[in-house]
Amino acid sequence: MLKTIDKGALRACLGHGPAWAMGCMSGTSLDGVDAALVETDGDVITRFGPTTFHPYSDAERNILRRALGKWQYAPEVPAAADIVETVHRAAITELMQNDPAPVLLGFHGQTFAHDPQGQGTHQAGDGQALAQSVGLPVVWDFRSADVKLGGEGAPLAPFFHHACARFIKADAPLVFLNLGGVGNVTWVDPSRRAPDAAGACLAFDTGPANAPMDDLMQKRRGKSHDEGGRLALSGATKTEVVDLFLGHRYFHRMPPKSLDRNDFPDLSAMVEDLSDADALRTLTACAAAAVARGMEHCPTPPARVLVTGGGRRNAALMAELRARLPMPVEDIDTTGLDGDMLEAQAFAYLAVRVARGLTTSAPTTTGVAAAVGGGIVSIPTED
Ligand SMILES: Nc1ncnc2c1ncn2[C@@H]1O[C@H](COP(=O)(O)OP(=O)(O)OP(=O)(O)O)[C@@H](O)[C@H]1O
Ligand SMILES: CC(=O)N[C@H]1[C@@H]2OC[C@@H](O2)[C@@H](O)[C@@H]1O[C@H](C)C(=O)O
Repeated sequence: MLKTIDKGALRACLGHGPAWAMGCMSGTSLDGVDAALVETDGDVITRFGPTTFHPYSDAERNILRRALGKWQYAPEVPAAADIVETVHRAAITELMQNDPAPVLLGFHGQTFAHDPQGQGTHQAGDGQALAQSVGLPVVWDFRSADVKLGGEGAPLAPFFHHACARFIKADAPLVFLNLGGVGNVTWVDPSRRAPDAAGACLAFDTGPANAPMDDLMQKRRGKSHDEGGRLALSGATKTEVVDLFLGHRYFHRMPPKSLDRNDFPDLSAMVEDLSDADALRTLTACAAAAVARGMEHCPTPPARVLVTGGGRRNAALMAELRARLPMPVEDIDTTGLDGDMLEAQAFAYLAVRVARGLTTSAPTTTGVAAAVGGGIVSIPTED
């Protein structure tokens, strides 16, 4: 028997000081599962703990790809959700063998479909079953409550970015730029103490980032990505494609706003006639141009842009960004944060916020009507 407990009871279990939580994330690039430990009271990050990454095999990734864009009852989903849960269990079990021991797990699951103004948002993976199998309370389904209140349900990392800005003692507004399958930014004013205070954060998805490049590499070369951006670096940008891309209605919407992985289905056709290198370089320029366009929404110019996510390892993408942005664009690892693990850490941090009855999104991060705490909390039971 599994049961869902109320958040008040879990708060009592957690006590009042900082606690170690584990967070898990399977992102839109479908590369695998990140898991990481964070010690926090849901406000301040006190320490970062061990991390791990469990990749999906090629066969698993193919099954996951077939479930992209699918809703809960589609026939492609059960097998894909099973893979998501199995690989998460392996990552979680590995980290649970180390010290420190987490008291709580934040489980994002795998987004298969995201249509906040229409059918909702779908993250596969059953948090109740996971709680039972790993023997830890699990916070999951982070996005639905925000969507139900009229929000985008994404991005949710911004409150964690705000805490990271305080952790690295930033003293001026700065931007966190995540370059995963999709790109997203959080502008943070660290002088505002609470992340849900007016003027503390502005967040939104910038546009497609690595996903179109990965899809092209998969289709034309049978590879998961363009290592280091090397092939893109040898190509040339077709600027007409970038101009056409920037004409998409998404770029005329005011933030907050969010995207599904495959929301730009025409982009691959726009580079179809180009050589592999030129097509990749052009998709790289599109991703960077989308970020530059998004940066125009920042309330004040940020002192620096800290780049997180796998795209920071793509030299062509970093060069395109630096050519388009006037402020320093830095790999976030130079601050001591871990750019491969930020999203997993975010869901550890958010899990503690949920357990403590704190908010996880606000009108300036998702467009939700009022700041809201999302997430379902499930605990394992004896029987
Ligand atoms: N060494 C590398 N060279 C080039 N690109 C890389 C490298 N390492 C990772 N990437 C790119 O980063 C992607 C993975 O990034 P990341 O793990 O941040 O994405 P994600 O978390 O799955 O996506 P999202 O943030 O949209 O949910 C890969 O699919 C690849 O395109
Ligand atoms: C619906 C969904 O899963 N969105 C992801 C996706 O991947 C990047 C970007 O689009 C971001 O909005 C979000 O993930 C991060 C973890 C977030 O919620 O902050």
